[in-house]
Amino acid sequence: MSTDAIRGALARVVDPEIRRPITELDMVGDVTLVDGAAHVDLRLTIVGCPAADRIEADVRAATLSVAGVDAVDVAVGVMTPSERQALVERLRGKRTMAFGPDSLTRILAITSGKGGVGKSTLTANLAVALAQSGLRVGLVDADVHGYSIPGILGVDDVPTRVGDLMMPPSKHGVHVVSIGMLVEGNRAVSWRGPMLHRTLQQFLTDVWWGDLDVLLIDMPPGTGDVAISLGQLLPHAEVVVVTTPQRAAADVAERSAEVARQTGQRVVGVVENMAGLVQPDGSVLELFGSGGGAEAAARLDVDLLASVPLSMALREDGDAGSPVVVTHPDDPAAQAIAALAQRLRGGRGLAGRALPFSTP
Ligand SMILES: Nc1ncnc2c1ncn2[C@@H]1O[C@H](COP(=O)(O)OP(=O)(O)OP(=O)(O)O)[C@@H](O)[C@H]1O
Repeated sequence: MSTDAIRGALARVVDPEIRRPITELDMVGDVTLVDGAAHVDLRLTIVGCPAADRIEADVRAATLSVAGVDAVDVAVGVMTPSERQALVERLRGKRTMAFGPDSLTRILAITSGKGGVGKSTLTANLAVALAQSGLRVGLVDADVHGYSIPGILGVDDVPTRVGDLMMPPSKHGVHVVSIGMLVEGNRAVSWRGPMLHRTLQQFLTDVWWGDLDVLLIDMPPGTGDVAISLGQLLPHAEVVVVTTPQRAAADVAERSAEVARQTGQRVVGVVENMAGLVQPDGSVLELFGSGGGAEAAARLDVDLLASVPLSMALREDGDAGSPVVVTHPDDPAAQAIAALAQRLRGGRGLAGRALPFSTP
């Protein structure tokens, strides 16, 4: 009876990476109770599991919370390769095709015509803002030459591998993988199309995302291989185009939207970034001109979803690895991004389907 109670308590201990109860993951072996002294065999998924200390502490606390348990001894071991393989197969088996057309996860690819318009900064902050609003959020940094998401979010970890599954590190409630996590140091990535395609595919199928409400993909700027691969892998992804207010930038942004449309993806709207900066005297400095976002949106026949102003805080917080929506939520750029998150999550689902959130 009491060992059942201990197992019941252990069912409330969740593996922080896989986000499932450890009992469901077969991480709990023998449990005994003799004269108030409990013994629990714990099997971690891998040697050197980064969450080991936390899981062990949670197991201790859960066991000691059971009436009649005065002391607990936790024997920490590691799964055998075949146990681990069985677990990986079970986890994979829980999914239908990852992010296939039947998936309830909404996929938003954030794209831009050219580099440096702030697409990665916006994507990272938007992901955090969506997580802050209670959604389960994943983020793929597919910006192969300009991977910067881990830096902006302050993620130093690399994915843990359980068998051939990768467990994405998480920060500010966002689960994230980046091409930058697969290369050593700050090395440049000089991969050709097929390698990029395989990596993107791996990010979608070999990463344990769990149940996500939304998956954001930070695309490389332009209309290259990754954009085409994404169109093939996720034709039902929706695309958000980022541009500056500059007319020339808006022209280029339209081209990346056209590629998305050619691969069957739907463009849901335009976000203008680096819009006018309100100066201390109240005047507005339009460093990159004005009107580019509205113009691109009109020409693409979609909504201008947000206009995010130039912001010192946004830039500095990105450099420091602490997103502005967390560090300076009152900053005008942070507020514009939070409003964008709300706008993206409001409204109805796709025809007849109850999605967690949908287009405005
Ligand atoms: N609204 C803003 N105000 C001030 N600085 C910004 C703003 N948005 C982005 N930046 C800064 O502009 C620079 C470029 O941003 P970011 O790297 O996000 O661009 P990107 O479009 O993703 O570029 P690439 O695709 O080439 O990596 C960064 O230093 C970032 O901090």
